[in-house]
Parts: sequence; structure tokens; C-alpha cells
Amino acid sequence: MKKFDAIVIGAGQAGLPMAGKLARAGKKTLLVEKRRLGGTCINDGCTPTKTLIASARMAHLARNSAALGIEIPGLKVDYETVRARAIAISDRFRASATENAEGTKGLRICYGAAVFLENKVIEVQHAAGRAERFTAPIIVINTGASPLIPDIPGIRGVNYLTSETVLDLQEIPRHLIIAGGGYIGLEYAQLFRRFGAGVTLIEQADRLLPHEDADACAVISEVFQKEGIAVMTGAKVTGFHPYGKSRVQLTLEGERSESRVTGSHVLLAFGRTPQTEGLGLENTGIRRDEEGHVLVDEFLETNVPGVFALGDVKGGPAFTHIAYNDHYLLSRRLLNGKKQSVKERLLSYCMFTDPQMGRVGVTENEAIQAGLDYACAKLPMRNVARAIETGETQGFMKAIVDRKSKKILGASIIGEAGGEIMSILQMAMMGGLTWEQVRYATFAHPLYAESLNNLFMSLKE
Ligand SMILES: Cc1cc2nc3c(=O)[nH]c(=O)nc-3n(C[C@H](O)[C@H](O)[C@H](O)COP(=O)(O)OP(=O)(O)OC[C@H]3O[C@@H](n4cnc5c(N)ncnc54)[C@H](O)[C@@H]3O)c2cc1C
Ligand SMILES: NC(=O)c1ccc[n+]([C@@H]2O[C@H](COP(=O)([O-])OP(=O)(O)OC[C@H]3O[C@@H](n4cnc5c(N)ncnc54)[C@H](O)[C@@H]3O)[C@@H](O)[C@H]2O)c1
Repeated sequence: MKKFDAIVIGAGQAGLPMAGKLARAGKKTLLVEKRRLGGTCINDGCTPTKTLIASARMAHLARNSAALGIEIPGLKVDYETVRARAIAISDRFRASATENAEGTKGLRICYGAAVFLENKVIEVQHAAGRAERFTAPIIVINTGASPLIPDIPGIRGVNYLTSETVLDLQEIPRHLIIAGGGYIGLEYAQLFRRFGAGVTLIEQADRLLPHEDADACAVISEVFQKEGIAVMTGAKVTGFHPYGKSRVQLTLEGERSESRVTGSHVLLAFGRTPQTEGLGLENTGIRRDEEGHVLVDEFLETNVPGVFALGDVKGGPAFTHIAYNDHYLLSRRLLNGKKQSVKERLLSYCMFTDPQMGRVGVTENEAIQAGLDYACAKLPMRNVARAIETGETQGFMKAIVDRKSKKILGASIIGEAGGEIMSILQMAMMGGLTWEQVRYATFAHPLYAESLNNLFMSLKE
């Protein structure tokens, strides 16, 4: 058995930088990865989707350019180039991460799946069939999550796509059914529609984005409707059937009726499941929740001292920036003696539909449910000078503030660059600014940021 100072399982958005930091700090470190360095974000998640979304937006702008006085005759989507660009950018990010990791002194990278044999002992099965055992006093689990394939009748009998295989498609699907209306479903629905596919999006909840305020859902639903995406809400997928030579049919159950929808392809976007199956946690005392997430305390440590879990595998908000921040918290604790709780972290995220939805802190619904004494400031994008000038008037800016302290508690910005505008308010929240300070701040004209003055104008001082 080989001894290390630290073992990191999974080279995702937390494991990869974590392993590098440990090694550079002089700890003899082992990094185990069963698939590709960089994990979901670089290989099948953020990078390829945001790259495809950029092409899709270009197509959309070009198609609608006449409104700004620009005619583009003979517009064509060259999907081969679109796809090649997405793959090339993923490859570039992975190559750079790999070069960096492989060049790190004190870091051994082992390609294969890690399995726990006991609390601090793992075995790695190498591709060549050889197995090796390792032990370390510090073990970091960063095995992420993978697409959830629920046990729905017929699902194994059809050729479904997931976020891990959709890039294998070499042509734009004629009619893509997307099962599940979460972030993956929404982002893929819009981008494939903009490439020219027929798209039907199916969601069991009675509206899209049920965790967001209803006004956010209304904007996105209206945009999707305008762009010709068929959205079916209140529709639970209960069956999959092959249909004809190569098509696929889904059975949907609504509150009162059953229906069927047929398409050329189906993309499963039902959510994601933690990659703890096959990890051998049953050979350890490490506790998991019912869904299989590794349970950790607010300092990211499991119930077994010295064993930590970072990123999606531990449950909670599943975002790259959360996984990355997890590695900061743990590396500062292990290497600088600074113990910081995840509870101090302000949650922000951005859904990359067009318009984007940037979100930070509480929604209005959450403020109501928590019984907060709040006020709500809201400004439609059609009243924002920058939005009028660029022709991007869909959406709104909305902020929730505490009446007494005047501090900002949360924001939803739906618009072009909604994520960037949200981040300005996130900084204000982090700095403890009041809405009045933002109301009277001087922002350059005519930026979207400038309209943060106007957003707070509606509130009484
Ligand atoms: C389509 C899509 C789009 C997304 N877009 C965004 C976005 O725009 N913004 C955002 O913030 N988030 C986005 N996400 C979510 C984001 O990708 C994840 O939250 C993030 O990658 C989680 O990082 P992680 O380090 O926890 O795990 P991962 O990046 O999934 O890494 C886990 C790694 O562990 C490896 N592994 C698993 N089991 C073992 C084992 N037994 N032995 C060895 N290695 C193992 C896996 O192969 C993988 O490389 C998106 C996700 C998807 C699917
Ligand atoms: N821009 C971003 O930050 C971004 C983008 C993509 C993904 N992500 C991350 O990846 C995670 C996974 O995304 P996701 O969209 O797969 O999951 P999700 O959990 O966000 O959405 C899954 C959706 O599928 C629906 N669903 C489940 N079973 C169903 C059924 N039988 N019939 C109909 N609908 C059903 C659920 O109600 C839910 O709305 C997200 O939670 C997010 O954290 C982030």
C-alpha cells in the first residue's frame, strides 16, 4: 500500500485546484480521476453549453437584425462548425488544466476509478487492469454528479441523449423533446431552437422555474413562446416508447389527462445524481443522505475526521463557483489554519438563457415566506436606456431590501448581461451597502449599471 499526505478523488472544479494547492504546499498528493480532468464543467457542462449558446445567440441576432437596420441575406447555421468550436474550446480548457496538473511537483495523477476499502484506504483500478492501493490521513471526495436516469418504464429501450452525449449529435435534431425543465432543459431548449430544431420542453411542475418568483417565470415563458418552443408544464413523463423507424414517443401525465408527444430525439434533463455509487462508501463509516450525497458539516468535513467532500457530491447548490469556493474554504483551513463556514457564503447564480437570469440572495417569495419586513424595487428593461438603445428590452431588474436597515437582501436581474448586473448588486451586498448608496452612486452613462439608480428610485427614503 502506497502512503500519501493527501488523496483527492475526482478532478472536478474543486478536486483539481485542491490537489494542486496541497502539492504546491509540500504535501505528497495523489489525484485520482476516472474520466477526464476538469470534470463536468469543462467537459460536458458550462464550457460547451455556454459556447453553443454564444453561437445560438449570434444566429438569433442575425435573424432579427433587420429591426436594427441590418439585412443579412442567405443566413445559414453551419452546425458542424458550431459543434467543432464547442468541442475545441472544451479541449483547450482541458489541455491547459492537464498540462498544469501534470507539471505540478509533488502531485501524482492516477487515471482510474477510486473505490474505498476502508475509511482511509482506497483502491484504484487502472485501465490496464492492474489495481493499486493507497492511504492518506486526508481524503477529499470530489466525485461530482452525473445525469439522473430515472426508472421510468421504457427508458432503457430508447436512444436518449444526456448532457454527456448531446455533443455527439452531428446534426441539428428535427424535433428535440427535452424531458425536464430545469437549467439544463431551458438552456438546451433555447439554443437548439435557435439552431433551427423543433423543440418541446416538458416539465412536471405547473410552471417553469418554480423556485423563482412568478414574474421571472413569466418573462422566460413569453420569450420561449415567441421563439416557437413548445412548453408543456404540469406534465410528468411516465413512459418512453420507440416510434416508427427512429423516432421516440413519451407518455405524459397531467393532473387530469394523459397525452403523448413524439420527436426525433429526446434529451433527458431530469436532474443529476451524486457519483457515490461504486465508490465503496459502504466499506467506510462515511455517511450519505437518501439520494447518495456525502454528508458534510458546515466546514465540509464528513463524520469521519480527515475525510472531506467538496462540490456537487455533497448536495446543495450545484454550481461550478460553489465547487471552486469549496476548495478555497478547505485549502485555507488545511494550509492556512483559517476555518470558515459555508454558511457565510452568499449564493449567486446565472441561468444562461437569453435574456439571462442573474440571481443573488432571497427572492420575493422567500422574503414573504420568511416573514421579512422587506420592500421590493422593480424596473422593467423597457425603461432602461441601455436596453432601449441595444434593442434588448425583455426582462426586468428587481431587488428585495430590508425596510429598516436598507440593506439589499436579494436581486433577480433578467436581461442581457443579467448575470453581470446581478454581480454588481452582489458586491453591494457583500460590502453591506444600503439601497440608498446604490441609488445615488455615479455609474458611467449609459450602462445597464446606471439604471441601478433608477431601480431604487421607486423606494421611499
Ligand atoms: C449541461 C450543464 C451545464 C452547466 N452549466 C453551468 C453553469 O453555467 N454554471 C455553473 O456554475 N454550473 C453549471 N453546471 C454545473 C457544474 O458543471 C457543476 O456544478 C460542477 O462541474 C461541479 O463540480 P464538481 O467539482 O463538484 O464535480 P465534477 O466537475 O462533476 O467533477 C467530478 C469528477 O470526479 C470524477 N469521478 C467520479 N467518480 C470517481 C471515482 N470513483 N474515482 C475517480 N474519479 C471519479 C468524475 O469523472 C469527474 O471528473 C452545469 C452542468 C451541466 C451538466
Ligand atoms: N447556468 C447554470 O448555472 C447551470 C446550467 C445548467 C445546469 N446547472 C446545474 O446543474 C443542475 C442540474 O440541472 P438539471 O436541469 O438537470 O436539473 P434540475 O433539478 O434543475 O431540473 C430538473 C427538472 O426536471 C423536472 N422533472 C423531473 N422528473 C420529471 C418527470 N418525470 N417529468 C417531467 N419533469 C420532470 C423537475 O421538476 C425539474 O424542474 C442544476 O441544478 C444546476 O445547479 C447550472
